[in-house]
Amino acid sequence: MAATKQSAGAGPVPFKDSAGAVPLITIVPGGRPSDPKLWVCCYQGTWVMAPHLPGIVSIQQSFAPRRGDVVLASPPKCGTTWLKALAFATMARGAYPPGDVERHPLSRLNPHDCVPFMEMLFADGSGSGKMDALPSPRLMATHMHHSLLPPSIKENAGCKIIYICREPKDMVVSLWHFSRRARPDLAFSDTFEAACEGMSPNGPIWDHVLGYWNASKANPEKVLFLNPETGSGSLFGNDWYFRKGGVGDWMNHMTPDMARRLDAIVDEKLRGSGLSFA
Ligand SMILES: Nc1ncnc2c1ncn2[C@@H]1O[C@H](COP(=O)(O)OS(=O)(=O)O)[C@@H](OP(=O)(O)O)[C@H]1O
Repeated sequence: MAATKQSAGAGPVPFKDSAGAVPLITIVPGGRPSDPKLWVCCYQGTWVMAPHLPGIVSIQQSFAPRRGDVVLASPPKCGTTWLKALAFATMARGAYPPGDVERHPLSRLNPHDCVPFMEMLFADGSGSGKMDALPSPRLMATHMHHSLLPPSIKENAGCKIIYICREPKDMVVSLWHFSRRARPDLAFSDTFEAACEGMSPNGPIWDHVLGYWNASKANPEKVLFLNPETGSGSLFGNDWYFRKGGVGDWMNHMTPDMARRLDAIVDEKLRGSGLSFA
């Protein structure tokens, strides 16, 4: 697989990492993190987390949606954990009534353990079997771009998608805090520069958002695009997923020039779509 770098201004250009396929999750000077779960690679024009790639390919080849399936879709660091908890509590309401706090799975489990990422479920080739074993209605999640979803998902009217995204500047700040768990020396400017070039996990962020936005406009019965203002098998520790969840934290990390630059990129990419984070 050839690695390419997605430029915000121009089309894809060759990525110059000598090893080719696995540039860094956050483009850290001084080399890639030793932990491969932190690598990302380019796949079909999107940046995917390296551990997710086998699962994505497997989903594209073999996922069989059912009527009643609900897929929670999001870019990373945009409220996935919150939406998983909310959707799980809603869909499991019969088995676990809200008053039964002690017995409720969310009392002891991370939402990521209650609602699997499809990419992880399918990673070892056993995903189809695991999904088939689940009773309907099934609830699952994905960070995949809409363009990566197989036609089986896109064309099955009974399989619904709920999408959540977030102000891109807050997403970038959240991503930096998350990445610093693995690389405490990571400079914010590295995460920022990479994101401006589209190189965030599951980036470019604007393509991710636009894919689901356009799908929602074309078929609102199938794709529920939550109002951006709503936005606030796990690979990482529980406390990596809960920080502030605030809106506007970017002001504590970006200079006005940085904010204007990312705003301009996002505005240009979303122009004409009817979607805005302003
Ligand atoms: N329950 C709840 N309520 C409000 N906000 C919450 C909640 N759970 C997670 N968060 C905040 O969401 C940010 C993490 O995003 P994700 O959950 O999408 O992360 S991940 O993609 O699943 O890794 C991260 O945002 P930041 O605080 O800005 O870093 C989390 O704090």
